[in-house]
Amino acid sequence: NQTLKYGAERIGKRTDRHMEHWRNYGLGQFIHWGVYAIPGGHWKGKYYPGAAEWIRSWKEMPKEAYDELYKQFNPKQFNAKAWARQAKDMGAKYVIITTKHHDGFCLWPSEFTDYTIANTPYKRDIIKQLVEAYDEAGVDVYLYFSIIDWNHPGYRAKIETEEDRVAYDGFKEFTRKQLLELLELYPQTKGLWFDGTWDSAWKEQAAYVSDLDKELRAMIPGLIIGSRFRPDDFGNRHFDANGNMMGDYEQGWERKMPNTIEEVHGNDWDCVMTVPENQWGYHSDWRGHVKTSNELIEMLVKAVSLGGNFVLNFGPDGNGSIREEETTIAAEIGEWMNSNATVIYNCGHLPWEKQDWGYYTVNRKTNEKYMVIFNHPISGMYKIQTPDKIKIRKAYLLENPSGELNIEACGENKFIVHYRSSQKQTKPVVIVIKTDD
Ligand SMILES: C#C[C@@H]1N[C@@H](C)[C@@H](O)[C@H]1O
Repeated sequence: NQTLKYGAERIGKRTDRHMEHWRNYGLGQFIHWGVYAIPGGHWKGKYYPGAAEWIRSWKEMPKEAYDELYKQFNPKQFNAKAWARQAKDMGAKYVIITTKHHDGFCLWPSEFTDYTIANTPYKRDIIKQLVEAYDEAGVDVYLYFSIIDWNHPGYRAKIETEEDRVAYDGFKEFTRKQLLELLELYPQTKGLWFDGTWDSAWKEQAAYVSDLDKELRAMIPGLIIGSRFRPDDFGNRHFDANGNMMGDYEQGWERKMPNTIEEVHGNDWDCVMTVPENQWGYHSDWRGHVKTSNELIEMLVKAVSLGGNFVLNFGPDGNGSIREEETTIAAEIGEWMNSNATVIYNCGHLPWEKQDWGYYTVNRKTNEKYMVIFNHPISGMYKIQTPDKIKIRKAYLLENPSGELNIEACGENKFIVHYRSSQKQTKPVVIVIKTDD
């Protein structure tokens, strides 16, 4: 192990009540919204194959044309309360909202740049409306902030000259002032979700970012910041040179998930996921595979079964409307969550052998255990292998607590629950198991 000045703040999980609350969310919503929603993945009739929020980097998109688009931004359909209601009905316990993406456009009236919502035809503070609406709906608010800022003259991907260094020093102060401003303006914020910290320019700023991290945390008690913010002494993010996680949870699972508990290294973590293959901002022409609500529910349950949170992305269009596909997904997930949230909220990893029928989750407070079934064996036999001495006493469908299922004890810690659904199952089924531990 090396002695690091700017490595991991702690070994092991944060144990305070703020982090405990975060750990028990299960399901969150990501909102990616900004000027990029106006072109929606097209320019002059041409289709942009990349992620819509990156369209400014597309060679077919003239930078000066993109940088004028904010003068058209006037989302007449925008209704923060409706978005918050939809998220609440889906079962999301928290939301992560883009304040500023890589293009540098600020959805709040920042005093440190003119490239903000205040200078659009819409004028009003989007972040304020969203923070208040979600907070009022009981959905905790987290703010996404991109360190990359293509609009700011002092931004650099790398520092190569003395001129770069001076410019980047100014950019760092600009970044710091914007972050302090966000926490000052929206103190309801429970955490910051940083992105765009992979540039070498940023990764060389361990000392500066360490001080900024402390300054931000001092502003809001319990503030939660993931592993994608600070670089260590050698420019490592997420895990320092000694392999210890930096920040309060691992923020590396973007459009991907761990498969085993070993891959999460005993840390808290979140998985952020898109409905299409790779669109965060609004793209009017989703191509490739668009995930169904069943696929997304399985990802949610898998995340919780491995001790993480699952954050599903929504990309509203340039008028401020949530698109139909996302509205349908939110409703279908919400319908399942209505009768099955018990296996998500306050639940985590049960260290029993993974079986083919699906995933276990366990309630961290009650120790109640759940089998969430995605694959029904044609045998009607659901195998359980428990750790030593743990016996299964009882099993029943969450939706029918009085109908006990037949349990066959098959020797050393192996049990078979017999269940054959009477009707065609189109959604995951939950079996509650009672043990004598
Ligand atoms: C790459 C990249 C960014 N990280 C995701 C969370 C989106 O913001 C995407 O643009």
